[in-house]
Amino acid sequence: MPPAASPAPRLQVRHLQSPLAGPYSFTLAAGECIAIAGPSGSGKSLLLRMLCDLDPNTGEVLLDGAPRAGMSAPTWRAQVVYQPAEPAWWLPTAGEHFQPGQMPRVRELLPQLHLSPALLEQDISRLSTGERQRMALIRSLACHPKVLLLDEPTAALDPESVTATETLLRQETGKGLSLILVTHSATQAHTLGHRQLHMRDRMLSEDAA
Ligand SMILES: Nc1ncnc2c1ncn2[C@@H]1O[C@H](COP(=O)(O)OP(=O)(O)OP(=O)(O)O)[C@@H](O)[C@H]1O
Repeated sequence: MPPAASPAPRLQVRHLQSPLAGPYSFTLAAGECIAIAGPSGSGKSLLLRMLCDLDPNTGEVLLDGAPRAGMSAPTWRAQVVYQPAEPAWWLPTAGEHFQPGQMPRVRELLPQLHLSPALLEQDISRLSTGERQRMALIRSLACHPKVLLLDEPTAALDPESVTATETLLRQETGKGLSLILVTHSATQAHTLGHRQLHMRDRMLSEDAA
């Protein structure tokens, strides 16, 4: 019997570029976390936006071996979820952003991030910045993504909430979620990242900061 073919990486990025940034080529395995650090303005968010296909780009991105080019944007973005540093809310309350079928997952995640279920019913503008940031992570995870692109998900959080968020993210990668995490925290990059990449002048390298 020939050995079983190894599965395709969760994400394959080949020569991804735009007039503003790149080219970038790397792979991300299932359950792997790549942490990306780098100075402000170096191009980290541009990379995440290209991966999610929000900005015009060329090159190739494959998910479990399937080219992004063969999928509709909604199909791609349901599996490769991008959470910007300042997530948008378009309905009056956080709860209205969830589908009924997502609620069991939401109710499971809320206590893990030290959030009261009552916050689902409050006007979103009355939530603190840190509460909104944690609620945004719940919104991202409730979509059951295969790949989550997180842009500074703990920037507004106190140390306890940072720990809770990191614990949750480690739990999710342990269950197979693949993560690209942009963070300014070297500690977080080493705590969560299986690999640490560095962005400088819109160039990505494996070497340490
Ligand atoms: N649509 C655009 N057109 C032109 N320049 C842009 C555009 N979007 C971003 N830039 C510029 O590209 C550079 C990289 O931006 P990016 O948002 O990726 O930085 P970043 O590394 O995520 O920074 P930060 O850590 O501050 O979030 C910045 O100088 C930014 O002003």
